[in-house]
Amino acid sequence: MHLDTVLSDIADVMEIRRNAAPGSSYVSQLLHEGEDKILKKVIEEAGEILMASKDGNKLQIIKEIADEWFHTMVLLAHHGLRPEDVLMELKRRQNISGLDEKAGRTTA
Ligand SMILES: N=c1c2ncn([C@@H]3O[C@H](COP(=O)(O)OP(=O)(O)OP(=O)(O)O)[C@@H](O)[C@H]3O)c2ncn1[C@@H]1O[C@H](COP(=O)(O)O)[C@@H](O)[C@H]1O
Repeated sequence: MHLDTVLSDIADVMEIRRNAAPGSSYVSQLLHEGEDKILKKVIEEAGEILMASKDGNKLQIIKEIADEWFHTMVLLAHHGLRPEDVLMELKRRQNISGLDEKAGRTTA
């Protein structure tokens, strides 16, 4: 597996898991449990990232961010979205300064 295909390869597995029996794997279990359970995991992992960062534990920071990326990918799968959709949004933003973008925002 090449690093540049890791996210799409995992997303491909998630699509297969969607049609598998609920208890047959962690991803199929989460997808069957539904949005509230997936969102709970996303929030839980954010707290674990915070603790790893405050501890200054670099290995733990990497592991917790991997857990968060993974669970946000399950959320994308729940909505029929793909990591490529997020990568395209980041690509679109690539040459736009965050400060310029913010200054150009119109108030609703
Ligand atoms: N990348 C991951 C991945 N990262 C983390 N996890 C699982 O995410 C779970 C969450 O960790 P927690 O410590 O919060 O687990 P927990 O306390 O048991 O969770 P809860 O019971 O509280 O919900 C653990 O069971 C981890 O094993 C992952 N499970 C799967 N993947 C990928 O998804 C693919 C499909 O997985 P399965 O559907 O399980 O085969 C795998 O081949 C991997 O590529």
